[in-house]
Amino acid sequence: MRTRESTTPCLADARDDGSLEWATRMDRGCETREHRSVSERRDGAGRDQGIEVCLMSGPDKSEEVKFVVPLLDLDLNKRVHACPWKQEQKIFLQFLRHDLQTARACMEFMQMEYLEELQILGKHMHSFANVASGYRTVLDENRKLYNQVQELKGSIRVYCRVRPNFSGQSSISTVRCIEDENITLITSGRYGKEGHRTFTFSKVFGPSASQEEVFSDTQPLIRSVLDGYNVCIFAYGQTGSGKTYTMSGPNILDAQNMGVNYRALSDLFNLAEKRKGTFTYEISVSIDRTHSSERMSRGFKAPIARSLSRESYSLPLLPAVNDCFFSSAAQPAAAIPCFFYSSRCSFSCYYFQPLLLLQPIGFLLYQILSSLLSATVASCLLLISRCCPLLSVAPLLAHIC
Ligand SMILES: Nc1ncnc2c1ncn2[C@@H]1O[C@H](COP(=O)(O)OP(=O)(O)OP(=O)(O)O)[C@@H](O)[C@H]1O
Repeated sequence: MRTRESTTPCLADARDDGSLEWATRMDRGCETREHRSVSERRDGAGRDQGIEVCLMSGPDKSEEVKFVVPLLDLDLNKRVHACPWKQEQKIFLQFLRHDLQTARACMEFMQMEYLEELQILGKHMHSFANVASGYRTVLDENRKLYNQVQELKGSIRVYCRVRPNFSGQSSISTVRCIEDENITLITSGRYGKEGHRTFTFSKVFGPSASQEEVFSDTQPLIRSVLDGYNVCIFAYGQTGSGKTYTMSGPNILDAQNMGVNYRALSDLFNLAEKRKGTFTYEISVSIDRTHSSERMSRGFKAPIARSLSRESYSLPLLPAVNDCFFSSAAQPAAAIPCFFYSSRCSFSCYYFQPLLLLQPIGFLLYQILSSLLSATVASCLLLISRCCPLLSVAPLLAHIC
């Protein structure tokens, strides 16, 4: 309003000079300046409100305000004394600057912390690497000791398993007594007299022995496969003596009655999985079908393969799969009998009828075994050997004799 009042005399003077046009132009100029002033004031009020909002959050930044105020540029404030809101803006700017400095200091601190933690992590990694190499050494020693124990216990083991009587079968048994390692059989002596004969094995399993018990004794030797040993396992016995049951299990399989083959497979795969970080194993399975003379078994000569061709055999019909690589125990579950190869080592399982052993193994072994088995059809032998190729039976014979 004051501006308007101050401009009115000028207009009057202009009118007095008679220059109406000039007066009109001046009038318009004044109006424009007045509008500009009003809008500047409005802007100023807006900024004031903004600064008030900023200052309202001041109490929680009291420390910062104390720090900022001495830094105010007083010269600038003098120059802008006509616009007090600019001083407020200056404070606001100082706040921002201080925040920026704090953030930068925080960043530097975090960076230092990060570097320190990185160094600690490096030290931990180093000690982990040391522990890992120590673990590997201990593992190697452990494996050596384990295998030494197995050797001391005997690399060749022969187990005898007596199956239970079938329902409806006579309860008269030729087995007189079973002890831990001995089995005493009733034999027919001279002049019709009853005689006894005792045989000693690594262990004798009675009719009540579970599949788990039989496997637990063979397991340590089978595990040697993964440490570079060759392992061969075979079941020997007359028809119906329980070879298939011991090696595979009954027709309807469940976890409880699975035989040595299935258990050995899953044990080997489990162990290979556990040692995954330390060793890499390649496991392959090859199956040799010895039914109907369709193919020869690995390691056998043609005549023997022919002698296996008896239709009456209940050997499982197996797909002709050879040297297939498997990554889990489930895949070769149906592939029995089978050979396992781990690197250059193998684990072989075979079943034999006594007669079939005549040619590959020799008459001597047949006589020894059949003298036992002729007394009873209800027991089979489980022969397990380490570092012994299937047909080098000399150590087996020595053991049995
Ligand atoms: N320990 C056992 N417990 C229960 N049943 C058994 C046991 N051993 C064998 N059997 C049963 O006896 C029968 C004959 O066993 P199995 O088929 O294993 O004999 P085998 O020696 O393999 O005979 P073959 O040489 O004719 O094939 C099967 O019905 C099997 O389930």
